[in-house]
Amino acid sequence: MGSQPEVNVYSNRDKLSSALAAYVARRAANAAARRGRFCVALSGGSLMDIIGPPLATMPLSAAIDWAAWHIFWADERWVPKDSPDSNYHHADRQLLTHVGIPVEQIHAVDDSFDPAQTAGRYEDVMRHVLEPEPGQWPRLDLILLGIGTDGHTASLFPDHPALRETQRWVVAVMDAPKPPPIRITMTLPVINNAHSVLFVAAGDQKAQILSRVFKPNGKKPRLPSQLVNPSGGELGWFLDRAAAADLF
Ligand SMILES: O=C1O[C@H](COP(=O)(O)O)[C@@H](O)[C@H](O)[C@H]1O
Repeated sequence: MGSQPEVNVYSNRDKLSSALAAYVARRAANAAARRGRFCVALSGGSLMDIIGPPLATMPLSAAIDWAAWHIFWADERWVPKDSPDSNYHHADRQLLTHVGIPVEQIHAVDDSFDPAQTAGRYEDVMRHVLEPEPGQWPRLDLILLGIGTDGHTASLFPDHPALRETQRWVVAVMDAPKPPPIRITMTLPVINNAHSVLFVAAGDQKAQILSRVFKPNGKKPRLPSQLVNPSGGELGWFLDRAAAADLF
């Protein structure tokens, strides 16, 4: 079991954005100092609108050693890379085109195969870059997650069999209840093996699900976001006041 999560609440979305970006920049510098690089997995949805602009503009953009960054995706939708639904597209528009991360360190999901093969190949990419010991799970420095109003995170949806995956690092989801239906997602063992996992949520539409996540009323944790609990790492939440309205 990991330690208690750290919950950070900011008065509005702009303050959340700047604090989150500054925090990620510090984690990146620490990881680069300790391990020579910073391996981070991004999500889609609102995350990149929140974190992209403050990372990609001065003063942070000039203070970050972008050459140390390796970018992965916690999940990707099965759509063309230039689709507005693509998580890669979102990250590219909000961050990647504006900063100097070497292109070979941007590990986008290669969708030239079928979804199951694509998931397997993404596992190979992770194995090649992250080089875990044989039989070990890969260990990312940071995984940035969002949370859907149904409690899903990455492309792990409530009650979906992908939540019970214990062998594979990345799986294809062929029947996501939220469009687009086909997706590729990292699995819980990978997420829970990261050095650090941060959930990011803003806006009053997230208040109800956050209340369910934080106040389970004695029920067993079942929502995907409740199953995120890095065993040897840290878990944090970055919220704005509207999202956290029902928590305190
Ligand atoms: O479908 C997805 O949704 C979640 C949550 O998105 P948000 O817009 O409600 O923040 C996102 O984290 C995930 O990457 C994405 O594929």
